Amino acid sequence: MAQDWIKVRRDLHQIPEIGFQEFKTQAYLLDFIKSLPQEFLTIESWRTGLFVFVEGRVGDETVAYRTDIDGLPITEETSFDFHSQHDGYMHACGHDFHMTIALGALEHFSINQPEDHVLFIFQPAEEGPGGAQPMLASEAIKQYQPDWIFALHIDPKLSVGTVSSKPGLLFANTSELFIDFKGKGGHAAYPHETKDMIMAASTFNLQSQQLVSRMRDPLNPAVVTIGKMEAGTVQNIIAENARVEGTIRTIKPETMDTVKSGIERILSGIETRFDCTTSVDYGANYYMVHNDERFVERFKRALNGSSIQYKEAPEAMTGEDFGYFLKEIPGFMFWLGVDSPYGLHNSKLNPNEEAIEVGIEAVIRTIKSHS
Ligand SMILES: CC(=O)N[C@@H](CCC[C@H](N)C(=O)O)C(=O)O
Repeated sequence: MAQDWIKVRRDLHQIPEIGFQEFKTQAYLLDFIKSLPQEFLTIESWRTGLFVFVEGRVGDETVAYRTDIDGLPITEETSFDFHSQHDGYMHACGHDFHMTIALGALEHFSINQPEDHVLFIFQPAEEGPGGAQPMLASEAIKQYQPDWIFALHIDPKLSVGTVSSKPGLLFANTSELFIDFKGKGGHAAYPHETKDMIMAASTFNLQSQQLVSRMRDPLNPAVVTIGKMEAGTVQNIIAENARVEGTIRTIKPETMDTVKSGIERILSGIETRFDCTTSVDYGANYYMVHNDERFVERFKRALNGSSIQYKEAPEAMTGEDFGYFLKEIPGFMFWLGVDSPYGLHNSKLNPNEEAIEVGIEAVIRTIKSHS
């Protein structure tokens, strides 16, 4: 059964959906999986995700392989003839690749029964609000009890044919950040009668950068990024409301609490200075991706005899809720080189499709590997 994996990736690329709205994606995956030989498969839907269990011949252990399935609220700016059909949404983080690779490995094991049991996890909402934690808490996953788990993420900066990983910390702890400012709007010509929330939010944005540069130990990395700001209605009215949205990244879990207290101290100062109110919501928080050395070694051994190159990866300030799986189940995550001139979360992301076959081979080899 020779599938056209590029077609599968392009089909999925056209239907990006955000977290827990992945209805068309789930339907596409289900149709595809039901077209495979069913002898060894058990398929279970979980919200907009799926668990697919492949019964092993011996079944001494169960290995889980996880892919994320959601897209991002980004307007695509590629010239692909298979560009997103969902205006304002795009697979700009490679989850179309991740899903296609999972389907490729699943197809292989639906035909060639694996020695061990394999659980394929199609997880919604990686970009937010986070699908890993509720999936882990579900009754569905408890019946499968994976002994170890792994996942991949595309890397635009790495060449095709190369994968990378490292023992220990791979990705940071993350927290989303949403802040609403409420003051008093009014006529642009009478600023003294108003509480200007554009000034309040701008002051917060500048001061939040000093949290990293002046209030944190330089040897203990952190990032505070404000990615979105909304305020005001028209050019000659002073804004009554403002909202900023961002993300916090830290290497140590406890530094997250320090940064959050710093944000709250800044906000309390802003309330006094601008005579306004603020409210902060930390949205989704992701636990760091911490790889188990034993499984990184196993991965490297699994690639022996293939043409796939392994490189040691640096730590990254990206986040991934796969970290929650690794907190409970030993395993690892790796980067797959896709050599795109544009990076992750970029509206022109253009991963090289030759990497799909590399990813499928790496995943199949890893599942077949022995400790
Ligand atoms: C690999 C990657 O790009 N992951 C995302 C995860 C987002 C987490 C959450 N929504 C946040 O923004 O904190 C990333 O932005 O690193």
